[in-house]
Amino acid sequence: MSEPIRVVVTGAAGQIAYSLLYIIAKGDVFGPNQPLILHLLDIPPMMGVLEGVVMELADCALPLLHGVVPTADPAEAFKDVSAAFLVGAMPRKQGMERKDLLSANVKIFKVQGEALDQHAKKDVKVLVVGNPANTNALVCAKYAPSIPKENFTAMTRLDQNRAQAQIAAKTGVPVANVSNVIIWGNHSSTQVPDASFAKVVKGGKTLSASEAVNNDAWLQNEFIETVQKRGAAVIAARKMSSAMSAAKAAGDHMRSWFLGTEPGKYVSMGVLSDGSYDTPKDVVFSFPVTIENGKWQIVKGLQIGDHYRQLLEATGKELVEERAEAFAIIEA
Ligand SMILES: NC(=O)C1=CN([C@@H]2O[C@H](COP(=O)(O)OP(=O)(O)OC[C@H]3O[C@@H](n4cnc5c(N)ncnc54)[C@H](O)[C@@H]3O)[C@@H](O)[C@H]2O)C=CC1
Ligand SMILES: O=C([O-])CC(=O)C(=O)O
Repeated sequence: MSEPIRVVVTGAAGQIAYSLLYIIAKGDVFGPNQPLILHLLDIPPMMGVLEGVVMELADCALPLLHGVVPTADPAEAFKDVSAAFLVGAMPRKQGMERKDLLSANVKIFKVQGEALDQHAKKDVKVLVVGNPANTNALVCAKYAPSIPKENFTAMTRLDQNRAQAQIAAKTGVPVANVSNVIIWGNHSSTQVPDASFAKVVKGGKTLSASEAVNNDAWLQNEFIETVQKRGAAVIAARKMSSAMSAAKAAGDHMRSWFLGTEPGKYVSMGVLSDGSYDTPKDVVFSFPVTIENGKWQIVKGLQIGDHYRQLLEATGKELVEERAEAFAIIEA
């Protein structure tokens, strides 16, 4: 068994963390042979609640969990961590867009970028979940100049999982039979769920999503809209934002990053754009990526249809606007 790694979860007393901590601590993310020490960061008024979470983690009696460090101090939370799940931020309520959270949340990611810069391992892998996730990840990276920019990512895996589930339901196959659905752009209602390159295994044959669904109008309209608005639909029903599915997606994202993607398959992650597919550079844009030895690479050379090209442009424009707004708030 290897040495334990240190993993931080921020917003550790919150909803998403309540599901995520168990997923991490039981070995679903870093593998069944990787012990860990969990660092749990929240704000001072939540320390009592956090104490209860620590009790429950102990009561789970999980063999891989070698220690727990609950704290309200970012310096202690980020000390020597190899992986960071940045969940702690305000969630949206009904009627809000995720970017309405910019003014409340963006400063958190400046402070945490600085703390990561000073205290984390230089090869730390950072996943930003707190909304607006793409722009928060950009801010975090900017304030952690000693850590490579490619180590900062934003979560669009929940959108990918939602998209996969929609196609599985439509084609009557288990969700594991659907792969390579792409989420382009921002984790917002302008995101572009794209099934043009997706595969569906049905009746022993591998089909394109278009063949399997046999309804391109659905794939280009209703499917896209359902995934774009799924977060809002959950809020309308639950009166709180997605938590169990967000935790599962955060675990999936980090697991793919640490353990790699399967041959021929890709996943979507918000990463710093290099301008691929004519997207704006220097925003955190969700692309399809393959991952090997802990390094992601954008899948290149996909032929994007006109319908999707226009949508990519709109989501890129929104990210450029969010970037300007975020830095105006921070610098004010
Ligand atoms: N990228 C994605 O796909 C998704 C993102 N989200 C976002 O994740 C975030 C968290 O959601 P929930 O867990 O449901 O919210 P929650 O309100 O249940 O928990 C958030 C926790 O963060 C803590 N927190 C606030 N400021 C902090 C700081 N500076 N440092 C450390 N902790 C801090 C709060 O005290 C609270 O315990 C929200 O911004 C939400 O919009 C939610 C679902 C999916
Ligand atoms: O919609 C929200 O505000 C929470 C979220 O990011 C999601 O469920 O995808």
